[in-house]
Amino acid sequence: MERKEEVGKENGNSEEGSQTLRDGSICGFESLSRLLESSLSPQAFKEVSRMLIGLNCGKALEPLEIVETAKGLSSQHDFDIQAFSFHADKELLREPRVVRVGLIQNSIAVPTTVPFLEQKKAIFEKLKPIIDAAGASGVNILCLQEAWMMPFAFCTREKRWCEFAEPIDGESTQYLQGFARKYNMVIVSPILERDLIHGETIWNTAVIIGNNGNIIGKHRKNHIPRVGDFNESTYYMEGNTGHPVFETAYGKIGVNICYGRHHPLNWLVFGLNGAEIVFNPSATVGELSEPMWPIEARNAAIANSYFVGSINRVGTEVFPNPFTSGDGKPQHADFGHFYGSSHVSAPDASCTPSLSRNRDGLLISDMDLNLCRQLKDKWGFRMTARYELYADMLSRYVKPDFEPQIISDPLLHKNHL
Ligand SMILES: NC(=O)NCCC(=O)O
Repeated sequence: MERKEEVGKENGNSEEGSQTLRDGSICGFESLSRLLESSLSPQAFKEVSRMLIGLNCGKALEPLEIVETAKGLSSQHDFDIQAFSFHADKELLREPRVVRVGLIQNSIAVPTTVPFLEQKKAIFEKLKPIIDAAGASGVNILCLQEAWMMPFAFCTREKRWCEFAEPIDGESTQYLQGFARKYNMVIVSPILERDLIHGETIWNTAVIIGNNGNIIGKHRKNHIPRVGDFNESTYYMEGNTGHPVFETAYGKIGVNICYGRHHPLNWLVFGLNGAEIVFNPSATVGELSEPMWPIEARNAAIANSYFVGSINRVGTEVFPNPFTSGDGKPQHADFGHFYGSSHVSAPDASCTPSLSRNRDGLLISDMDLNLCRQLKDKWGFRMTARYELYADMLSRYVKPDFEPQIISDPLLHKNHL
């Protein structure tokens, strides 16, 4: 398929067996799925796919026809485009509730050294054809990546990047409101927020734009990383918006921003509030989190009987000044490679193949939301959850006098002569 003949240097990852190239591909392929498809016989690929990405209603996930306009935009602007359809079983008392969801991943558009305004404008322009492709494809709900309107500069700890922060109704929201109106589309827009009412406080926030271009609400990132180069706590605090679920024209949605995906309770509470789709707009790099990436989202979709849309940035963003993060590594000027690989996970444990690891992309998925209740009825996770046990445990755990429930082997404390 699209294997690159030129095998470049490895991506600074010295682990034995790593074939990840400097260009962000996997052994010259854009994604694991494409590597496998090209390397295996059709029968073996089918079997491997069944085990790796599961079956939806007993069948391999169905690809969706991509409209010519969207195909044209993807080849003209060089972005990956893939489309799939998640079915649910036919019900006798309910009509199917099919919603078309789009996820966009992208690299920044110009180097981080150019003036901020130009950087922002270039990202806006870069996204336009991808959003247009989503609109031409009839996408109902579109989600962009974490802090899509800026480079992910939080590794640097330099405060000048705060200039990118905008109020909820700032220029990034206004830009997307036009697309929301034009395409009758709900848009989830994760931005760096500046809260003008509360002393110019900065937050990592997802703005929910309704299909009429109105602002439905916002959610602020609950869990802030303090790992590796993710020095985000230098810029903003833990969110204060709880776990809102937004009832939109197309379904009930929640947003679990990036690092929140490592916290099962965060996923849980969006589910308890009734989410049918939870988006996970992210910015994360291969060396840190790639083995976790496909597992956590999929597990959340299964455990909470909802769909998860996972989105990650693409590419390597190099900053003007080198930095360190107190982890013993030599100073460096980039985070590493943001590995894209956006995908959708369903409550029945099926999931789409991932978008490209090294190119911009649009992933379109039809989801019959009836699947959520069907999986609740089948597995009964809500009914068997025993929340009262955990409510009791947690309420004791958060108290200073908490004592863990440990029963020691009495022989451990006997003196052996
Ligand atoms: N943006 C962000 O929260 N990244 C943290 C790294 C990770 O969770 O993989």
